[in-house]
Amino acid sequence: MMTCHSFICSNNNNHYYHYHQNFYSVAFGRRATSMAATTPTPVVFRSELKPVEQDLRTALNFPSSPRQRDLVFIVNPQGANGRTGKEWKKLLPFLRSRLGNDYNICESFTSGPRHAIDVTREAIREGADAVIAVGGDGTIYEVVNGFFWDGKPVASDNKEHLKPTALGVIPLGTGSDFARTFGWKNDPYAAVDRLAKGMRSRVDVGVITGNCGQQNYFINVADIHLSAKAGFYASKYKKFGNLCYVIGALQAFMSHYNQDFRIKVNEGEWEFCPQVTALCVGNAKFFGGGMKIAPNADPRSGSLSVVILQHFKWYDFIFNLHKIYNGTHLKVKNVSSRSVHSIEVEDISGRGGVYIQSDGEHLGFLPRKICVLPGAIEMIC
Ligand SMILES: Nc1ncnc2c1ncn2[C@@H]1O[C@H](COP(=O)(O)OP(=O)(O)OP(=O)(O)O)[C@@H](O)[C@H]1O
Repeated sequence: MMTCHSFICSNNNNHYYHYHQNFYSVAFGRRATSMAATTPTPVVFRSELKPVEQDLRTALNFPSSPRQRDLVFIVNPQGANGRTGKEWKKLLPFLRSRLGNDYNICESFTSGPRHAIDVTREAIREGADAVIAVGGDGTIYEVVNGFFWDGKPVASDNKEHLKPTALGVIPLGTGSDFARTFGWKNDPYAAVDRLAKGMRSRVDVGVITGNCGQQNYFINVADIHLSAKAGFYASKYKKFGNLCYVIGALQAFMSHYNQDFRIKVNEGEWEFCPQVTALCVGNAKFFGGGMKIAPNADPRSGSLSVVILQHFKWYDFIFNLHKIYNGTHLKVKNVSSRSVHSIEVEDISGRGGVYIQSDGEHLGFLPRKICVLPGAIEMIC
């Protein structure tokens, strides 16, 4: 069976290792060839010579230096309408010269949605120093979800690795909203410099629990109702860049009804929350390609910032759009904000049709509860 677990590693001697389970594939030979064009010889594609399971053991038992750990770059070649893959190719020589002396550089191109989750888990179990999401918020979201399994953090199989695997980000997406909270632009060279400096900081992660107990993690913003529906439509217009989010919001309004919810904050009493347009839970500040929806959110605060828009009509959205972009909308009538550790949400309208997204990814279930996991992941900042 073709499994999704794979990454290719190289050290400063330009020796490449494919890490993947259960198959060796012509496709990876092709990918590796394109990499070889950017690097001097010798290049050894070990998996073309041996069964991969053997190759995996060999690579793990004989690293180029016992002190060198892996940096695993998970690249979404389709991110930003294909720009991510092109930028990555240009970035690779710089990245190798900047980081190749200290780390084994490993790369994995995602083959489709959710692939990054599996590769991240595999990399953490194999003791990677860091897993770096190369792409947009959807790729970061999948990598973050790979840090967890069955409700618990994934850990290295090698108990000698006391330093946990860190999350890294090379923002190269359409919106790249998570990066904005840190003031980072879609500048991959600046991102490589950050990785080289290697400053780590604990960041919070949000966890959404569904009615059947299913869990989903987010690091940026989870949101319910209109904005989530807008995100769903926006994903069809990515070729228009950041404008896709405004187009998505206008399309979402066409079939939108504000609905009555009830919410419970920090395990308190249920509160009636009438005519909700959108309920957004920010671990970080931005969504929708630069809308500062949760200006008070801080991923290092140990809490989440809940922003609720009520009674909005489409023209209120248009009229206040500039305020949503610059984060001054909290002063607008029918907008409220509060800091929480947990929130439970129920649609009591009986109408249904409520969308939810987690870091821009559409979820097929309504949340029972959304909580913060303070300092759950170490991130390279
Ligand atoms: N090989 C692939 N082919 C198609 N889609 C992919 C592939 N790999 C990953 N994906 C999906 O692409 C989606 C979008 O990727 P990503 O977030 O990196 O870019 P973006 O949408 O342009 O940026 P942003 O989310 O910041 O606006 C992800 O949700 C992911 O599931």
